[in-house]
Amino acid sequence: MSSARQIALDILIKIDEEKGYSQILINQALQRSQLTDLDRRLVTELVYGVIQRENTLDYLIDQLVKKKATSLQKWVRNVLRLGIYQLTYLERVPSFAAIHETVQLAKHRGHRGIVGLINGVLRNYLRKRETLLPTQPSNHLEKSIIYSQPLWMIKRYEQQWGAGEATKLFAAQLRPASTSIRINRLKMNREEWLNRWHDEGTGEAIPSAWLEMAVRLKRAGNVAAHPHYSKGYYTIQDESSMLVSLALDPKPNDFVIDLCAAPGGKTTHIAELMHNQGRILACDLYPHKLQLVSKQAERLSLDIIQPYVGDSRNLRVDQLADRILLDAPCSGLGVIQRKPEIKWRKNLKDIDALAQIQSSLLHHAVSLLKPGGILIYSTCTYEKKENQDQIKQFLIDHPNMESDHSWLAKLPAPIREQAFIGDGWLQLLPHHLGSDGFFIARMRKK
Ligand SMILES: C[S@@+](CC[C@H](N)C(=O)[O-])C[C@H]1O[C@@H](n2cnc3c(N)ncnc32)[C@H](O)[C@@H]1O
Repeated sequence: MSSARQIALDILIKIDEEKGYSQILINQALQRSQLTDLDRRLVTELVYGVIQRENTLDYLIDQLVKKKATSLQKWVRNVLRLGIYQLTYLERVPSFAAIHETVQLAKHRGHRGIVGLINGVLRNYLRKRETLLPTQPSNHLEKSIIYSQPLWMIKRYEQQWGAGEATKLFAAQLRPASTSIRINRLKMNREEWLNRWHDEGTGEAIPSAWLEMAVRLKRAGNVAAHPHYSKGYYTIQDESSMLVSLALDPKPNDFVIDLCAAPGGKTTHIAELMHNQGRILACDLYPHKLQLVSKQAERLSLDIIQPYVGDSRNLRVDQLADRILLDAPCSGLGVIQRKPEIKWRKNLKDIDALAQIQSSLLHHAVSLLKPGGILIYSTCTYEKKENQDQIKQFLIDHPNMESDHSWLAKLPAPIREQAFIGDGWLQLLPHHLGSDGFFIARMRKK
């Protein structure tokens, strides 16, 4: 049976070699494994931690081995990252255990020379570690080492958000993401659910301070495997993400189009807010992804969601929509805590390409909306080109659309106090309320 560290190493090598996704690979590996809850948490922490801290770890490795970290064999590099990560950030693991376990990993894969090298590097690190990192990062390069970010992101987001705000943002991205759920209030109210959860002693559940359907969970284990989940009592969803459907404010019997619906977190929330009355057209490019929406709808006992497979830019409808949600494909920088590899894979070219798709989706949305109808544009990023600049240009190009401020004044106080708020839009950064980074703009057709 593989140990937690072996599983973590296998996943890290797959991410490095095959450009796999951490969330998917961790879920697959944990489903196959027989690990205890504690060891499952260790796998998750090691994989996320090592990817998040990649720049810092490689900088340290570069100072300890003659070759640069990037020129080492990929598995050797990942064993060293894993070892140094444990020695630096996992206080509960004693140093001798971290070194011993890492050397064992190396023994499974490599010859004696490599094992000796890994052992030597880790022991050398223990001796020198106080002296290896810049203590007060003062320039972009040092910040990219300490906050483990690509240099271009440090420069770009300091320029966009100011150095103080950007530093808080980079620091927040290194912390583990919170786990939130949305109670399906068509089945049960939050109080009732909290009482059940506490009676069952499953884990710590804290009602959200700013959203009445949300609960934050701590140490709850695999919440998608809990019977409450299969019974449709809740959906795993971040609080910022819930805010999107609340901004849409759908009413029972509305006709709503969700232009980018899969996997369906927001579509199902919209259906719950409509009391499962009316009609929702849920569109997505990929049939396998739309199947997830149908599966979620069934689990939550929602039957007003109608799937449409295809490019939403070609969608034609026989009835104009009361409300449209465009939760657009985006660079995802606001969810780096959940998908840390985004940091190392996205670049400015991707952002430009995404901005074009977003712009054409927005343009088409107008033709599907009733006069007086509401359009919500949202992304899980904090890149201005995809957000504020996108909306500004859209309103210039579409004089029949106007920004709608009415929803901002009704937001709960903690959001209004923390988020950046502008002309009908809101930008939440991960450090504002400890949620994902999201941009939400509300517009109305004149
Ligand atoms: C940000 S995700 C949507 C998340 C979803 N709203 C939720 O809350 O679960 C964007 C989705 O847009 C889909 N997509 C991308 N381009 C599209 C297009 N041109 N037409 C329809 N769907 C598209 C992707 O397949 C992806 O599932």
